[in-house]
Amino acid sequence: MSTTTIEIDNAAYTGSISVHTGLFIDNKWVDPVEPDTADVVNPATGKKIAAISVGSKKDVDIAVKAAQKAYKTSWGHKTPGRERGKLLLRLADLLERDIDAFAALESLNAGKPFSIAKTQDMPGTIAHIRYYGGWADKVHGKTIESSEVKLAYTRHEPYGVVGQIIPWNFPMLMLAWKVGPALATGNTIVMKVSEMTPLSALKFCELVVEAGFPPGVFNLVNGYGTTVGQAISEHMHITKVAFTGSTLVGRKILEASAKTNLKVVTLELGGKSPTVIFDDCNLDQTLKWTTHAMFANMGQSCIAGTRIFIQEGIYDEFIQKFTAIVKGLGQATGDPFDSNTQHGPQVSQTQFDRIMGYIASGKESGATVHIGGERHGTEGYFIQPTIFTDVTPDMKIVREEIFGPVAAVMKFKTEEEVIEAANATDYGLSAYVFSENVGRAIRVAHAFESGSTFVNSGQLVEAGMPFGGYKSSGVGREHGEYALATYTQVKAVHVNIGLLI
Ligand SMILES: NC(=O)C1=CN([C@@H]2O[C@H](COP(=O)(O)OP(=O)(O)OC[C@H]3O[C@@H](n4cnc5c(N)ncnc54)[C@H](O)[C@@H]3O)[C@@H](O)[C@H]2O)C=CC1
Ligand code: BAL
Repeated sequence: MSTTTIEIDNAAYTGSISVHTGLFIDNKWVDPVEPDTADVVNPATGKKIAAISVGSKKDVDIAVKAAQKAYKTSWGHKTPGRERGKLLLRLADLLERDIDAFAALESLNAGKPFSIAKTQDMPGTIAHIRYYGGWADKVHGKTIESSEVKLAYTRHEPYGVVGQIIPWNFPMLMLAWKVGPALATGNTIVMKVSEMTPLSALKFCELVVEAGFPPGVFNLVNGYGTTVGQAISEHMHITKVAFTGSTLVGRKILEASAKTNLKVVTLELGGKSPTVIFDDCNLDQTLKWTTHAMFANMGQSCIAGTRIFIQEGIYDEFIQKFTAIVKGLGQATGDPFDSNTQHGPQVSQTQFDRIMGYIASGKESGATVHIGGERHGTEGYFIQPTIFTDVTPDMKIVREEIFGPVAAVMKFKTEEEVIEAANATDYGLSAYVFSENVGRAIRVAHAFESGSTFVNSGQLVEAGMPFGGYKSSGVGREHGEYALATYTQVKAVHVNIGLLI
């Protein structure tokens, strides 16, 4: 049950942050049954920050037992929604109190520019927890019209113990997206965060205790996907799993459900989102939003607008100005704690290698590197913001999710042609359209085969609006009232009030 103390000393954040490195089960810090650790690395330097405990199937079993007990004795139907809501609101307040420390951990561990972690990731996290705190006492069923001799109604009941497996690109945001609706609706949680970015989630566990959540309501079992992740997916007493990550692993989780207890699975997976820019757009705004849609979080976003379609009349001017902006982003690449930094490192050596592999593939297949295309600096996992032109639909860089700062730009003539090209992908998570012609913008937004469409903006995700994918981008929806439905099951209650036999 160790702790590590992380010292940070720079203009953006100065202080020491202590983080427990064990597993968090039943509101206690414990060692794994079979002690093992994984190194956590600073992606800006490639150097080790800390070692954390990693668990196994045995620890998942222990956590599930704690979560089951909590569900039956102190949460679920035992704690009214208004009490659950109060705890979530208190949790949000505590996150707000500690916002700087959380932003610093996100920055150090995930490579996010500190200023962005503090003004975007953490406020989004807090807003999400607060939003679901507000929902906790508003989840209810319906009275159904039946007959004079029957009272018929439905209850929206929690599943019990839910498993949650989340990735590294937005460690705290992804945690909030999962925790908020699950706890608001009365479920208890066994969570696994990415082994690469566990620090902020470990810190979060301290606030779970401080806010007053009963033991066993939230449990964190860190570890690898093939051990802890798989054990969660296969567990017979976990009745729902929510996952964010690759389509490959999403399929494995569905398969594990099919082979075990048919647990409900919601999946938030990959994307290859189109950005469609018409001649009649507001050029200045479109340039800024397109840059945001494409390069936010170093391109490590499932809704990144990576296939950029520009109408022929504006193509040359757009490319020239877009290149200048992306050049500026390249110049603002560096130490995530530097206040001038807008673009940090990729999260890991593995992701760095994968993205550089895609860049090599683009070059080999005949695309032109318009700007970027190389690593930035000599240490850490930095990649220059990159634009490819002269691309064709069959190229890997146009078809596959790169999950890095690599855009593929194409020219189009007509609305019909671009809708077909935009939808020519197995993915369907998000899409962007830019036009000052409202009719056209809305027509195209409706024609996109995607779970979200943004008209004249970048990645403006919010807690109240549903988030999820068409096609291979996922199953189910997070956010808003829609997420509540994925964390509750409906019970029909038939009460005989007079029918005699
Ligand atoms: N939709 C999204 O937001 C994300 C998409 N991705 C995509 O996935 C690609 C690969 O990134 P990875 O980190 O390898 O993604 P991944 O899908 O392997 O990892 C996501 C989470 O799943 C866990 N996991 C891995 N194997 C598992 C298994 N067999 N059973 C249960 N859980 C498992 C991981 O430990 C992590 O917590 C990225 O390049 C990107 O294309 C990655 C992260 C987030
Ligand atoms: N995967 C959730 C949010 C994002 O990647 O943009």
